[in-house]
Amino acid sequence: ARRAQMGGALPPGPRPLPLLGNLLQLQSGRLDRALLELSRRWGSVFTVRPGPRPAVVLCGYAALRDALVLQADAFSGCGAMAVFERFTRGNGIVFSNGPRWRTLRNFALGALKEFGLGTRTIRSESWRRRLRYDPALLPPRPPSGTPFDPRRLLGNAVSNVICSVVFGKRYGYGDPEFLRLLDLFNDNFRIMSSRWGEIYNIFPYLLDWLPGPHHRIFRNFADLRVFISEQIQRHQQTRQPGEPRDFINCFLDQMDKEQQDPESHFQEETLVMTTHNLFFGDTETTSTTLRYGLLILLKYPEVAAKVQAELDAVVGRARAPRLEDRVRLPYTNAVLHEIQRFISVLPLGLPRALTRDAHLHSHFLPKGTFVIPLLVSAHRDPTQFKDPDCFNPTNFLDDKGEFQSNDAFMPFAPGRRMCLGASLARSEIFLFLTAILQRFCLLPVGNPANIDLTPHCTGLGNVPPAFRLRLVAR
Ligand code: HEM
Repeated sequence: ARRAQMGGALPPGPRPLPLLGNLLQLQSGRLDRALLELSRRWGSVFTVRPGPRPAVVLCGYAALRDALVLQADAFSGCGAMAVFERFTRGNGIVFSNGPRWRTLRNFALGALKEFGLGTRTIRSESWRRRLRYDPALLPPRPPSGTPFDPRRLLGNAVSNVICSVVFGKRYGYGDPEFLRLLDLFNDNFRIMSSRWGEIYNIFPYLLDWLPGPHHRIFRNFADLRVFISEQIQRHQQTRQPGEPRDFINCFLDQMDKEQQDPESHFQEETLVMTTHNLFFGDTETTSTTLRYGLLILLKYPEVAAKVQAELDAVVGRARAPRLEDRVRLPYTNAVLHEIQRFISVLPLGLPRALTRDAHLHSHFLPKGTFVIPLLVSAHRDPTQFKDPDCFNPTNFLDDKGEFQSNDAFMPFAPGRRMCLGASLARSEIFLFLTAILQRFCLLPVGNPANIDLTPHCTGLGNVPPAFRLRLVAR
């Protein structure tokens, strides 16, 4: 671990400057592009120093597979992210390791299932009822054809799904408490997507002293902690022990059960962090995917029209699309995969740390090595996709027009730490986008040819440029 900290034995990479490391090479332009560019010179496994701590970058499908899938155990540790460190202190699911991580991950997966999220389909009637469209909770719909920015609406819709699982309630779209919550998540995601230096271990011990927007992240975290703690208190006052109706109640029940166990992982602070993980994991990633998806469909109206024709033929317009329909909608399925591939919403995944020594492509990587899995590099790998650099649904279609899966599709990262909400996210993306396309024509404001799909900023996430669109009932 010490050798990894020092970077002595790590794979070669660009020469670092004293103190600044490779900061200057990485800071210019988009971070994901800068790393892809470096891999042309240094290969699929190389070391960069975005500060004093070195990071080994895994680039291309083969390196990602050989590490995260074929050596899943060794690569299953989580890597520290400076801005999160002081908030989470290694607690919750995303930033814990070892027995605590395994216990919390299994518990959360079990609880999500309990509240109706089977791996294949949303089965239980209680869950269906929760998700059911409730007109009372919707804002007045913008008059047909009026341009509007879909960010808030999509954020509200997505977040209400995880709200019903975790808090057991949905919020009205105009609810100020809800809007404030979403703004905190959105603000943090945006800052982390433009100021990646603070995340990737640039002088973590100096963050308190350095000026910059990361102080806003800390303030937002503090507000989120208050919000979540209040929700937990409300649950404590109103719950019926043994009869959980949401994730927080399940967790509180488990805390009761393990009260006498000094080693128990079920503590209130852990509940706060785990709740935060589920929200942060869900809200920004999924709503950004939907928003980016709409922008892409505005640019390529012929693709949207083909999805609508398939939906009309297979589902019709009398009922909303259901998850079971997915297998009969190969083109739609290909488009949704292509959206996720093309945007790579978390282009660098989340950093990992080696749980033991490993060998990768003739390099020795000591235990503790900090690893950046460059997920976007699998999505842009020309050995895996026919047309890697363009938005092209045939990347997921065979010659007969049938859906063709691809192991290099990894927006949720592969391996032991794979996104815990992948199944939920895929369901949401399918249900929201198909429901919108079934009912509305998407119209751009201006000429579709002028729509620029380049992310507004790139760091932890790829954030699309702000845009407005018009919806007209079909
Ligand atoms: C389009 C939507 C989503 C994308 C692209 C996405 C992507 C990811 C990625 C790349 C990771 C990192 C895995 C790794 O460590 O290598 C992750 C982890 C995680 N995600 Fe998601 N995610 C999405 C939606 C969700 C949802 C809906 C939830 C909540 C139910 C969620 C909860 C989590 C959690 C808790 C982890 C940490 C897993 C662990 O460390 O064991 N995510 N996600």
